[in-house]
Amino acid sequence: MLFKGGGLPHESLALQEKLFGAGPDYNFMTRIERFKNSLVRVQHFIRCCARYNLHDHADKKWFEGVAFPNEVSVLGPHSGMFIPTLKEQGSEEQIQKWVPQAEKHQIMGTYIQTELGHGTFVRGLETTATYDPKTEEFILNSPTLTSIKWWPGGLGRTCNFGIVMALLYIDGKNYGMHPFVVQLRSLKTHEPLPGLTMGDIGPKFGFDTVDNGYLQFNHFGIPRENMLMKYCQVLKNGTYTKQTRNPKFSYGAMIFVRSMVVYEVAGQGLAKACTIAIRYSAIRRQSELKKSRPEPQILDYQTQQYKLFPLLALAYAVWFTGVRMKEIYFMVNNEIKQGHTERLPELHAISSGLKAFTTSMASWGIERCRLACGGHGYSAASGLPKIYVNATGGCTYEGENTVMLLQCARFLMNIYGGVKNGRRPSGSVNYLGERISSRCTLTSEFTLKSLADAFKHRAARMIKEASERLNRLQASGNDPEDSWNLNSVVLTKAAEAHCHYYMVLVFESVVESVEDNCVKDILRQLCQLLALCGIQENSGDFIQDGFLNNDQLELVKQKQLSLLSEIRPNAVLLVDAFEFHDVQLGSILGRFDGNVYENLFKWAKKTPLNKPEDLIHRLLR
Ligand SMILES: CCCCC/C=C\C/C=C\C/C=C\C/C=C\C/C=C\CCCCC(=O)SCCNC(=O)CCNC(=O)[C@H](O)C(C)(C)COP(=O)(O)OP(=O)(O)OC[C@H]1O[C@@H](n2cnc3c(N)ncnc32)[C@H](O)[C@@H]1OP(=O)(O)O
Ligand SMILES: Cc1cc2nc3c(=O)[nH]c(=O)nc-3n(C[C@H](O)[C@H](O)[C@H](O)COP(=O)(O)OP(=O)(O)OC[C@H]3O[C@@H](n4cnc5c(N)ncnc54)[C@H](O)[C@@H]3O)c2cc1C
Repeated sequence: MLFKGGGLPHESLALQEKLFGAGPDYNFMTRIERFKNSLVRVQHFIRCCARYNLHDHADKKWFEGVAFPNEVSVLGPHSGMFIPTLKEQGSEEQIQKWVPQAEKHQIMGTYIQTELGHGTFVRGLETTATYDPKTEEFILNSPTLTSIKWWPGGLGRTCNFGIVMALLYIDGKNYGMHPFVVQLRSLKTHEPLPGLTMGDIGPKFGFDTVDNGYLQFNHFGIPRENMLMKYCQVLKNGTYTKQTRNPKFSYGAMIFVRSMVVYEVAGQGLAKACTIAIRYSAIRRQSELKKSRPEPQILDYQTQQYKLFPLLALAYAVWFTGVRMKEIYFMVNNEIKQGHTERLPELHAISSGLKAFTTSMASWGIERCRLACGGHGYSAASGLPKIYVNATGGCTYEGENTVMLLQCARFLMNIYGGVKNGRRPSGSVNYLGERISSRCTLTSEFTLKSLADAFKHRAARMIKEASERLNRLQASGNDPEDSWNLNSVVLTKAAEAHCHYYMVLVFESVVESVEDNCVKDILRQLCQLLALCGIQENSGDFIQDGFLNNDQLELVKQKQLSLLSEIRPNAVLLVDAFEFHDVQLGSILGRFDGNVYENLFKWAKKTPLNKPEDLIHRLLR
């Protein structure tokens, strides 16, 4: 069981639920129907949680994968952001008050941070929470048009609670961004409470099943006890106290979701797209390879393998990296809870970097899978459009990807600067303290160690050069901020190189840990292909300083091509190993039984445009 861990029993339970397995086809619904259908599923999911005693987050996740295939429901922000923020930032009393209600879904919440005018620049947010010691209330207000909260999932119609990020003001002094628990709607009528103007922000690229919303505060009072007070408190008389704390603790919810997105969004999305494209390529026959011979499966064309097998390797790599990212998150978060905050900057950097790197790669990879399916890939029946719009949202939400790469680069520059001053780095950046060999050890054997070393060399060189370029820009008279901006393209590339190395290293370590020799050999081939494609696609980075020469690049190309043939016999098995049920794929092309054409025909006949009583029919008659 390379992948599933304890998931299967919960998936089977979920699949037994008629409402999840069958029902109306998503592709034939309007946006409102999609939203309503998702709400029906949410309610059924909640009933199932009670019936099957599902309390654990991980167990619920397996269930959700079947209940809400390739879409985010309003439960996403509730269980992924609202509850974790309550738990991480609330005092014991506050946790006791709200978490049980939230876990039983008696209240539904979301995370309300982004505004019309600012998403990225959190310090630029304008919503205010002004403490009034007379009434012992915080008065929430949206002072400008741009301060209207915009985007939070579930805010439009569903949620009756939210955690609002707002600037805390006491006696005219700004204490910065703090989280507040706010009741938004009446628990009886579900109407917005007086003082709040709220609704849905309208149709989007995807996310039809979520009511992303807006919220304007008009001097709206909430009790003093509603500021989350684990790390800082406002006393009745307006005294502000805080434990010795990193002010970035209030950004904790973002780190959590970024850490989860690598596996949940990028890893799952790309693995599903590869499953569909590779299964379909084994069913689809087209053209001639040899005269008068049967048409071959399109998967036998080398060009098709060249499109898909690197993506398959990438899907495995992102999956493994996502699992590792979760482990790191929980490990460092536990350290932080015990007061050891030393690794917070590294956690922030690696979760930001990997979230950006993997969602960008997955988004690009899913689109390539679609193209590899020819005409039928363009049909909604392929399931790929839905997977794509869901996954590509991950490039923007929870920190826009370029911005996240720059956060990662900022940490790398700090570490590299420290190394220059004699400090020893550790964890994911320990290689920056090593002497990096300038001689490439790659031979035609392409050991995983030598491949990982090549990526290490590239990352270390690009980080060094980015740092030196930054210093040069400053030395030539630019201020630090302008120097940063003038260097920012180079910095994002250095961050990508760091994440790329990290991913290759994780894949290598998984291969080394596998005991079954047969599985190990197959995974080694995939890992080699991942690394070789990475070298070829970024060959400039590897030859720029003479690390790799032309002869070696030729070897890289030869090995890449020979790996395609070696992987071909196992390709379908390798996607079957992800063990996605048809319900989770939502694709006729990717059906497990391979019965594609018959089902495409059935599906087309059901499309609403074919209904005889349709207005179009009358207009055309
Ligand atoms: C096995 C069990 C598994 C259980 C899993 C269960 C559940 C999971 C459920 C869900 C999750 C999974 C998947 C999700 C699926 C679907 C998602 C559904 C819906 C989508 C939700 C989307 C929600 C949102 O988008 S919320 C809004 C998010 N907004 C952002 O991300 C804004 C981005 N901007 C920022 O983060 C920052 O403002 C900034 C860009 C970093 C600001 O930069 P700057 O101004 O430079 O920074 P600042 O001055 O504030 O900081 C200086 C200093 O601090 C460091 N820093 C910055 N941020 C952090 C941080 N977060 N932590 C630590 N340190 C930080 C920064 O680097 C600087 O450091 P230094 O000075 O250089 O040392
Ligand atoms: C599907 C979806 C769900 C969401 N859910 C929620 C939610 O539940 N709660 C919530 O609060 N928010 C939510 N958001 C909002 C989301 O978090 C923000 O949209 C996101 O953080 C990006 O911020 P922005 O929109 O301000 O982008 P912008 O910052 O305006 O980005 C536009 C461009 O400017 C560039 N840019 C901006 N700043 C810099 C910089 N410093 N350096 C270089 N380039 C820069 C970016 O790279 C990008 O190319 C959601 C968004 C989406 C799409």
